Amino acid sequence: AWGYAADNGPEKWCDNFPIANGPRQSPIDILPGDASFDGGLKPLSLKYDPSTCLDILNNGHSFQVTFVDDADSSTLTNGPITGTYRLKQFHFHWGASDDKGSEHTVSGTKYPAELHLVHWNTKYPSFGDAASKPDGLAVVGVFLKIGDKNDSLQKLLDAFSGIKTKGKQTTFSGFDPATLLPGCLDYWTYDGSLTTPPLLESVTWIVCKEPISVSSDQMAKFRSLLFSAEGEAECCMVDNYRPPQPLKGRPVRSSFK
Ligand SMILES: NS(=O)(=O)c1ccc(O)c(NC(=O)NCCCCO)c1
Ligand SMILES: [Zn+2]
Repeated sequence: AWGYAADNGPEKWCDNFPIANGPRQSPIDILPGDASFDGGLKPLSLKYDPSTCLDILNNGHSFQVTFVDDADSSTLTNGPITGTYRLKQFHFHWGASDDKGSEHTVSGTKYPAELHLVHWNTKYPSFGDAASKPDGLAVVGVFLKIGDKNDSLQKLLDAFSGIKTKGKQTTFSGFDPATLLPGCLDYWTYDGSLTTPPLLESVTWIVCKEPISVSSDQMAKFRSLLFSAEGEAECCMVDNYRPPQPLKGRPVRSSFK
């Protein structure tokens, strides 16, 4: 099965997922000087209902917080998209040390981690169906930068004792994902893909320019999770990021000057 090690990591994914070398793969290195400001881009409308928060899970690739998505309770509208996209889950990617970990980079700069808020287009019946459509998904990416302790993030870290190994999940309720958003919602946007297998080219990426803070001690806590299941040889969950992929002529637009 795919992973992030030398024998099953990003350089090997094309063996089972040939779309890995496709025309709209993610992540990318964002070059602000090459992005074009688009005055037609609307501000993001992110409306989240904490009561739709369901559980927190170690899926063997990251940890994710999953939401009830059978109604328009937690949605993304406006921004670069048309229609209504429902929040399905959010998760993170991070490094073995504070000098790497994000999937998108900015002029080659790697952040220690990156948050992905995953939404699906309600013109389709489900997330799974939407994931196979070119306009099916919209993922909001937020960079994490070393600084002050992040109290909202701490609520997630405090739940880690129940999800240390692959496949473990615990109930997790009342969390408001809006508390993980930066104050300024300026963004870059481009057409891309899932950054993990099956690497489907169905994502409108919306990457926030402003990072949120995380302390170095909090980053160390991320690294206490395991890729491995209970009873298996322990393998720390670190470096679960795909490196930037070729832009292949895609335009990157900015919502800001
Ligand atoms: N990083 S991403 O582009 O925001 C992203 C958003 C939603 C996703 O569904 C995936 N990938 C995925 O689900 N792969 C199937 C097995 C995962 C573990 O169950 C990646
Ligand atoms: Zn992701």
